[in-house]
Amino acid sequence: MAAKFLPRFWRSGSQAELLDFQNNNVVAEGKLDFEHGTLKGKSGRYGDDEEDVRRGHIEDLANHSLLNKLLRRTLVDSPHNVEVLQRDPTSPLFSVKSFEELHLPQNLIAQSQSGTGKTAAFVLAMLSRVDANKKYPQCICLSPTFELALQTGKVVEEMGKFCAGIEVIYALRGNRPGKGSRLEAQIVIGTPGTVLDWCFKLRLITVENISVFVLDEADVMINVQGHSDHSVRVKRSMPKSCQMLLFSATFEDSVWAFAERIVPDPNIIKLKKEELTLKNIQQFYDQCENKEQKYSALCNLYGVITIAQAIVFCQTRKIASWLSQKLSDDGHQVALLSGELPVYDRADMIQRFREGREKVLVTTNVCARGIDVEQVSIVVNFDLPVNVDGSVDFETYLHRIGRTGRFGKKGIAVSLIENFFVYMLKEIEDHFNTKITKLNSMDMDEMGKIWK
Ligand SMILES: Nc1ncnc2c1ncn2[C@@H]1O[C@H](COP(=O)(O)OP(=O)(O)OP(=O)(O)O)[C@@H](O)[C@H]1O
Repeated sequence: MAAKFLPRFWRSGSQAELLDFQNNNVVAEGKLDFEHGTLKGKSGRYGDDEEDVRRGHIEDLANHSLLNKLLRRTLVDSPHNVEVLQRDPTSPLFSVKSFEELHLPQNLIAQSQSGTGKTAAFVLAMLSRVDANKKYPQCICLSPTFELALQTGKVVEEMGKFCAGIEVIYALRGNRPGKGSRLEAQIVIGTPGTVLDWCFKLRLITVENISVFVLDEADVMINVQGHSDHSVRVKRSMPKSCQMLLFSATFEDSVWAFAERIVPDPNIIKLKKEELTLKNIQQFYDQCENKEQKYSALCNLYGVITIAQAIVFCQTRKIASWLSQKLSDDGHQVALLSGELPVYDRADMIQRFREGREKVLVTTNVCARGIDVEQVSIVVNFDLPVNVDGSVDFETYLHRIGRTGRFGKKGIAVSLIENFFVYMLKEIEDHFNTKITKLNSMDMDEMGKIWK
């Protein structure tokens, strides 16, 4: 019998249900064995013959014992939905089926919504251009943060397993090769300042040998003064034939114009503003009197948000540290990640969060971009992101909410907002032509409904 079952949702910790999605019935429920990827369940509601099928399917899951696969399936409506979207050329998740269709060797400035797989696109381009027999750096990818560089490097390592002889090295603070050493890795991933040092101060990288240069989160790399100087200096020394790839979910107009100036004959993939927000991320706000009321609202949300994993964004390190301390004092389990932590502690914290050992991460904009943790089902803006002049930082808002709803999964973004700043929500709605729905976090029934 060909029955189809899939794990339905992640209730708390390791609880899961197995759903017969043809008949919309729960056929088994139980505890997920993290190590083997199996569901140690109570018996289901079906008769004996289906019992066998169910067992068969659970064994099948065990054969694919990657926890990630289970998580991916539990967080989307159905994996089938994503497959359908991947075949739809109008969907941001559209995937081509052949290498030729990827047009890998072109210069490109590309914009695509958060969580739609930009990393795989530029990693493939780098891997396709490397000559594995030549043992020196041939591709450089610049990332704005230490954490993002590590994450991208892991993608290169994973995808690179299929290309014998290709290695990656991390040009990051604290990872300095010894004096006189020669780099054999062909792909260098790092932050701009360190890559610059490796190119011009330490002469570890011969810039003339670089055939692909990637700027991930290109808009912030161009916009942040130091980053842009470093990136432009590295780029200037590269051969004319070097392929340039600039990727981001957001490009302000001025940044876009600059990008077009520095990339020769670029192919351009540009989105309209109203295409930037994803339908799979529902946006809400709760209006509060003051910081204390925002804190109460967050505590009420907390009961809901620990179901999966959550990121809470604050505007400053000071507020993030106050908030995480207050939550801990009140008995909640939260982790703090802000720029004042040493980079290796930050990387360690992201790893704990990625592995599900931390459920709620309180952080600043240091985590707003690129970080990909697929189990994140809710993002909370404890403060809305603002520029130094106090205006709304639309780009950061978009990147922050994009930490949930990765690759077609469902996500929720809640902004807690003091009365005086409610006008900012209207600005965000107008800017992205999107809807941010009011909710009342004091009403647990309403919250429960939203979650479902
Ligand atoms: N073709 C694919 N099929 C299934 N999953 C994919 C595919 N391509 C990428 N993914 C997954 O989608 C998730 C998001 O990808 P990625 O981090 O590259 O997004 P992004 O577009 O760079 O997002 P951001 O703008 O937030 O940096 C990752 O977990 C990745 O493994």
